[in-house]
This record gives sequence, C-alpha cells and structure tokens, in this order.
Amino acid sequence: MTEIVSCTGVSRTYGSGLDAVVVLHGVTCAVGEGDKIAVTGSSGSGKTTLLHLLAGLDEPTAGEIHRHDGPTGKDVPRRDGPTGKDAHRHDLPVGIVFQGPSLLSPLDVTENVALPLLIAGFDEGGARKRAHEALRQVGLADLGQRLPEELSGGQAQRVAVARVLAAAPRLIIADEPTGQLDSAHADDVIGLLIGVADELGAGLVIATHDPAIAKRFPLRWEMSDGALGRRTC
Ligand SMILES: Nc1ncnc2c1ncn2[C@@H]1O[C@H](COP(=O)(O)OP(=O)(O)OP(=O)(O)O)[C@@H](O)[C@H]1O
Repeated sequence: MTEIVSCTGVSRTYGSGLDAVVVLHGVTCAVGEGDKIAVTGSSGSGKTTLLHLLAGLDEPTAGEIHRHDGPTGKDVPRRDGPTGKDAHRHDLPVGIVFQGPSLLSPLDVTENVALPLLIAGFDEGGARKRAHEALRQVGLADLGQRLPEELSGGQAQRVAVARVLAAAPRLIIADEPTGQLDSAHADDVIGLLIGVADELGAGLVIATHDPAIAKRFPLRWEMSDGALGRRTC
C-alpha cells in the first residue's frame, strides 16, 4: 500500500494548564491510496478532530503526522492542466467535504467547483472546463449557473463532491457529509464519493454516525473517548 498520510502517537489538547482538555490521545494510523475508511464513534469521541488532523486543517499537540509525497494514485488523464506546466503537479493533495453548507454564496455552482483549481494555478478556461466535466459526472450539468441558495441540500452536497472530483486529490476527507440529508440522498452522495475515490485512486476517510453508511466501507475505525479503538475490515 502506498501511504498518503500516517499518524504516530498523535494527540490533540485544547487549552492549557488546569483548563487543558485532551480530546485525542495516542492515535497511530495510516491512510493509503485506495483505502476507504469510515470513522465511527459517539458524539464528542474525536472524529472531527482526527479528520482535521489528517486533512492538515489542524496540527497535533503531540506525536507526528507524516504526509507522503507522490503523484496521484492513478495516472488520471488531464486534458486541461495549467498552461505550460505539468498538470499532475497541480492536483490538490486533499479534498474536503463538510457536513453543512460549504459553497461560497456569491459564486455560482461552476465557479464554486472551479475555485480550488484557480487557486492551484489553473487558467480560468481550464478550470471551468474541468468544473463542467465534474458537474456532468455527478449529474448536475444543467445547474452550473445556479447560486448555492437555489440548490437543495442533496444538490449542494453533490456540488461539493464535484468540487473534490475536479481537484483530483490524493486524499478525500468527508466529515459527516450526509448528516443533513435523508437516507436516499445520503446513499446517493456516499455512492458518488466512493465512485470518485475509485476513479482517482484516492484514499477516502469519512466520519459518520450512520451504521448503514459505515457498512459500505471496507475499513472501519471506531473512536472512543479520543482514542482509536476497534478497527474492522
Ligand atoms: N476548539 C475546541 N476547544 C475545546 N474543545 C473542543 C474544540 N473542538 C472540539 N472540542 C472538543 O473535542 C472533543 C471532540 O470533538 P470532535 O468534534 O472531534 O468530536 P466528534 O466525534 O466529531 O463529535 P460529533 O460526532 O458530535 O461531530 C469534544 O469533546 C469537543 O467538545
């Protein structure tokens, strides 16, 4: 397995002195290309904290997180890379899907999907083309000009998945991506995420409270009081 990110003895403490609260302790784990992992556990057990550390949105207070460099898991063909550069170098390392609304309200759907690519150095034409293709793949080709406020919750999460697909990351982190959806739409979004991870050869880690969703993942990690407990596959 080619590792994307690994944690060794990782802890996260909030506050200091008498107010210090250890919310994650001694976590050792690794995510590799092609891994599909559901992180379960009761509310407050540390799922989001772990996912934020894996995504690089937060830093541990103890232990080490190592991000392993490498090309995308599969040789994803790129037609629209940044002008004059090797497109693969501009694939984003991490794509994130959050539970709640994460689209920027002044931007239309296509602009939201294209934004990470523009930040990564793609020219506007190339970024828009990739955004259109990603939206087509998640079944939203006709909604590119809508504003986020004109979308249903399920459509908004599909756009968030398209944004990940367009960015072609090595690692996809999804924190309760279906927490605000009914079960039919939840199933649909999880299926899309798994399909996107397969297509990219990416690692996929999701946090979920839903046992039916967790069952769809070959690897399951259970968080309990800030520790990574039972792992099943
Ligand atoms: N910024 C913060 N300051 C202090 N404590 C925090 C902070 N963020 C999270 N915590 C605490 O860390 C613990 C773990 O939170 P975390 O959000 O990781 O849990 P979770 O398993 O994702 O919960 P949920 O399923 O409810 O989303 C909780 O007790 C929470 O109150």
